[in-house]
Amino acid sequence: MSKGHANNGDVVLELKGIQQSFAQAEGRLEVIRRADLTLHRGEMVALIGPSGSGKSTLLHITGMLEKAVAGEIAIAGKTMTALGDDAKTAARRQTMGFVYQHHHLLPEFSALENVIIPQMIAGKSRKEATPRAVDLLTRVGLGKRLDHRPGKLSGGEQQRVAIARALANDPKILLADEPTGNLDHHTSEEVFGMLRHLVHDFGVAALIATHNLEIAQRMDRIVTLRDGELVAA
Ligand SMILES: Nc1ncnc2c1ncn2[C@@H]1O[C@H](COP(=O)(O)OP(=O)(O)OP(=O)(O)O)[C@@H](O)[C@H]1O
Repeated sequence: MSKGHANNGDVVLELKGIQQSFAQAEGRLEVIRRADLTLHRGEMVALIGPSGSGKSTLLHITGMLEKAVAGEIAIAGKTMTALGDDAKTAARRQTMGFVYQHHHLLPEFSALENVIIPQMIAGKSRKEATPRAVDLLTRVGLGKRLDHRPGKLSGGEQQRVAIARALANDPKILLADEPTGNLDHHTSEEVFGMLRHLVHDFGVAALIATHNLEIAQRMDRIVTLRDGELVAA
């Protein structure tokens, strides 16, 4: 999706009035005072802000891995806030994919198995899961490395497997925390280019925290966490 073309039917995710604070010896640390965000289908949004501004915290809250002290999350118009933990886990598994700075691949399993396993956890048989895993790994340029274990792949290749894995269950939402943070400039460019293609091809809504402003500027939109507020950049 290009800038400004979204309509309400395309809304995949909404954050409304999110606040987060943590108890500390000297009182509460207010990390997020107000975050409102609407993500649309096929849209790639960069989340930037200084170190410690709350980017990872906001991604954890969005992924329902951490509970905010206030605010609402809605996925495709359905409010998640009141759901119990099991329902949140099910919603997360059905709708979200995650990419982190470190790949977190299973070291004892091949690239192919790393993309098959999340689909099996979601209920597919190995046979049903294999074609999508092969397709995703081929799309990220690893069609000839299916049987390699993570330790035999370069950092960029490992991150490409992590991207394929994040998309394994056909998520509506992709959350990424510094996906190119461990990579050199050239590899970052390559991995980001691949990620951008996939987000647009699959119509995923992506929220991507990054310190890399060059990469942020190539996304559809930038939002910044500044003094606890999420603002358009
Ligand atoms: N569970 C927690 N308990 C206490 N403080 C926390 C907790 N989680 C995060 N914080 C604090 O919240 C602030 C924001 O952290 P966060 O990791 O979200 O920032 P960030 O913008 O992602 O930083 P970076 O760019 O360095 O990764 C930090 O001061 C951090 O120490």
